[in-house]
Amino acid sequence: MEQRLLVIEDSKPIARVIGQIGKALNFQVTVATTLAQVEEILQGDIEFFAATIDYSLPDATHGEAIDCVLSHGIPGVVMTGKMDDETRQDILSRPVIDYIPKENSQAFLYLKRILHSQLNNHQHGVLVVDDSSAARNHIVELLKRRNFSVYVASNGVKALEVLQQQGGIKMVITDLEMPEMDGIGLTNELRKLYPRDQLAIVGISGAENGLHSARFIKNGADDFLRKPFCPEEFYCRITQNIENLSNIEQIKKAANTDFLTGLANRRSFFHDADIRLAEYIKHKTPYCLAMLDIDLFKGINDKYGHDAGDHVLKLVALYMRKHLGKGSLARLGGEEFAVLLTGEDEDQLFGKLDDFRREVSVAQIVFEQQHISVTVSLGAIFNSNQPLARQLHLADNALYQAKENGRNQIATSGVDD
Ligand SMILES: Nc1nc2c(ncn2[C@@H]2O[C@H](COP(=O)(O)OP(=O)(O)OP(=O)(O)O)[C@@H](O)[C@H]2O)c(=O)[nH]1
Repeated sequence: MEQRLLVIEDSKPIARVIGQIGKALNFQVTVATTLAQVEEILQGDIEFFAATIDYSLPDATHGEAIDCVLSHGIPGVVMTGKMDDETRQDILSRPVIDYIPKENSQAFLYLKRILHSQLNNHQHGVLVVDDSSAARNHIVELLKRRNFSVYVASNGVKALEVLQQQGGIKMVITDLEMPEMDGIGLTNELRKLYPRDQLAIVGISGAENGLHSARFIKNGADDFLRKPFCPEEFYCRITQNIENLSNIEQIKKAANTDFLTGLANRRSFFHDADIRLAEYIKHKTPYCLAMLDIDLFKGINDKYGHDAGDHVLKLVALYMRKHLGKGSLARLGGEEFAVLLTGEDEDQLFGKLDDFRREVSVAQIVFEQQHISVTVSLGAIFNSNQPLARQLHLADNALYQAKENGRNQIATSGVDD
């Protein structure tokens, strides 16, 4: 569902830029140029996900619009042309998401980052570990303003318990001095269990000793904050660390995915299939491994063009998802695909492969007004105890046999174990 963004801004060009940012993030945008308009809009029953609030409006020169928006329970980002200390203090005395000085174009890029993370932060769990409930509550309040899913623990031992029970925790913010297990001990334990690309750790300490930051980082923490910290620094560091994790996740996904079809690539299939195969063999789960190949695909490229060939590859992947979607599916390269699939028994598994083959053979593929027919051949092996590489070799031999026998069919390999 489209979320709504309220843009409060009296400068039309700036309102337009913010509006475009909102639309790029799929927000439905409503613009107000005065406090009076804001009050009128908020009297209605429209629900806003967030608002961007110009600090100074013609009829509200001292941030009165901020109070109006917050009093309706709408999270707000303040945009301000003034950046003196008094204005900053005035803004930060209210529980806003953030404030952004409208100094240059960076301000709008930063706003986009803030709104994007505000939409997505609920997916990121953050565990706050501190024995002082006041310090803990302060951090929890700051994180909740940014929509994070927040968990708490009062020492290292309890933190480890929470992490075991709750999935989705991406970051631990831990104080140094705590009973039972302190922040350094906790960081140490966490790094034995969670690598840096899965969990970020931020150490916090109010102690004067400047060596604590280095101690935290040498023990595996990613960052450090000295108490008392200002909200700006806190948010910058938290956002940066969460963004780092998200970037690593995206890189990993790209490295494991075939860009054209969105299926797993060769590397990812080998890794995943190896693990699954061991489980199937151990538990005697009925399964099959199949290699499949589009028939005479070179001819499709030659006759209809490379783009048409790409379209066919994507459609074959789509039919694989439809019929074989519960298994591991991959494009191994070119027009060659692989499937590792579990089922009730050999007959049922063969039936699934054959339903897929048949649907491809009757599909009406249209690309730029050209009608394309395509078939696939498969080589399959069932319930083998052989290692993955050997099974792939046998399935490939069977595939060769299917081609030799006239294509558009499945050939099966005998189990040689
Ligand atoms: N459009 C497109 N073509 C590709 C891609 N990757 C490989 N190909 C083409 O796939 C074709 C594979 O052809 P061949 O290996 O000769 O096999 P075939 O024509 O399918 O014949 P058989 O396998 O014997 O049925 C080659 O023409 C490659 O250029 C791709 O990503 N997109």
